[in-house]
Amino acid sequence: MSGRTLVEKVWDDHLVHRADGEPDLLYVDLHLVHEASSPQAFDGLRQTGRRVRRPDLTLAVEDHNVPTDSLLISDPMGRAQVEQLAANCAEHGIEHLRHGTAHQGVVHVVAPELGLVQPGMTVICGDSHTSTHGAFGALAFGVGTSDVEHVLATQTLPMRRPRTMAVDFVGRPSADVTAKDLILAVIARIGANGAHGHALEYRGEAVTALTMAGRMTMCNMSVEAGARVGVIAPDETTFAYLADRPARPTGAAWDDAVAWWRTLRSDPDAVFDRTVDIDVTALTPFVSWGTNPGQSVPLGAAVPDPASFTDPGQRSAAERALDYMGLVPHTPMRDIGIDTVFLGSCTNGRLDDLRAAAEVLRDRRVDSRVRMLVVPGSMDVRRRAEAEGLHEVFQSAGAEWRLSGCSMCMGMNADRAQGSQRIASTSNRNYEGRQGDRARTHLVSPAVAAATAVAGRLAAPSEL
Ligand SMILES: CC(C)[C@H](C(=O)O)[C@@H](O)C(=O)O
Ligand code: SF4
Repeated sequence: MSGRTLVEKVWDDHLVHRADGEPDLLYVDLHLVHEASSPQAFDGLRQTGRRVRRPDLTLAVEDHNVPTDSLLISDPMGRAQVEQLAANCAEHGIEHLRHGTAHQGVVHVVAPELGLVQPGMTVICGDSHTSTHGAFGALAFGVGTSDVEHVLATQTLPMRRPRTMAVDFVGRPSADVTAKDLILAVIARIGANGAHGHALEYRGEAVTALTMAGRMTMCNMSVEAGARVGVIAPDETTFAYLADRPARPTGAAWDDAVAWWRTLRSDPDAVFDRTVDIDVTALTPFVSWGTNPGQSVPLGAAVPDPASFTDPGQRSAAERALDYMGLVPHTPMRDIGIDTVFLGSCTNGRLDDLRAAAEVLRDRRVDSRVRMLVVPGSMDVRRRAEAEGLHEVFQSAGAEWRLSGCSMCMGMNADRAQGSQRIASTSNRNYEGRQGDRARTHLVSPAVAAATAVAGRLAAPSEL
């Protein structure tokens, strides 16, 4: 028998029930909840007279609807969702991090920073970017609202085992290539649906060299390649990140945990259903030009000509995307003017991301035609950034320093783009209407976002 992949190991460890022709039933170690995907799940519990099985393994956070410039939600629908979450958590005894309190933030930023996400766990949330937590070697899935109800009621989830796909990064990238560029390059290569039905495992020197923030950026966007899961084997970087987090195991339990975590890697003879090699030695910063994250190119390239796609589906998708984006084929990406820059989200709203952007903005000014929003991924990130003086760098450059939340990542709150504004955004989705009704999104790394804010057009720090 051949060895097992990391995903298979964690899966097998959580198997509660298996029967032919049925999905496996998995035990859930951590259930994250937010206001946008949980109301019907709690309603379902009420209608059937059931309680939350393990409130102690459940954490709720307000993030999608909260404003980032005040504590008052002006939109009645958004306010109702947030109040409903508060009532549901009070009724079921679930810990709930409220807007404006010390540990609030985007759910996928908050849970890891509290140390709640650990290697070898199963983590579920009614949110597609739950894949983020695979950065710790956890098996983390986004699920729909009916599955949220199932997990609330039983702490288990029926799941079909995904196929496995290894993404092997070959070589060392140059210093200006970040985790965001690596993952955009992967998605551009395999397509926005290229990993459908698979769990991704990212491997290679370029991955082990990443900080936990970079690994989370990478795993976060697994879902943008069509995979619900993306994992990275835990290592010394993972253990060091967890070592001083509030929810970590302590004393002898820490030593035991680390000894077990070290076994959580794909066996050398494990067989993946698919393997993709990505040579990173020649990579440069990536930006998106279209309306799905796979429609991305190096910043030094030009807007592609739809005629260059041999696949008819890709060609018509490119035509539609260029029409929506208001772009003309062969325009150099660097010539595309930008009027809004959004630095934040569960993809790139962590302290490392803010540091990278601040380094570029120090002693520089945001172009007068550009509005830049800096939205820390959590209040904890905000506090730490302020302790380092990063907020002063952003503010003296002319950027807005905000409270934490999903913000402009997904126009579900007051931070929405107006009309067909063009945004350089460190978030993960560039769908039509994502950041505002007709908003045009270009996905970028934090460093490119900051350089773009200064230049007023898509730019890399090396050009300033
Ligand atoms: C609203 C929520 C369910 C959604 C998700 O599933 O990811 C959102 O967070 C997103 O990023 O599109
Ligand atoms: S920051 Fe964006 S991607 Fe992340 S959970 Fe919020 S809306 Fe979804």
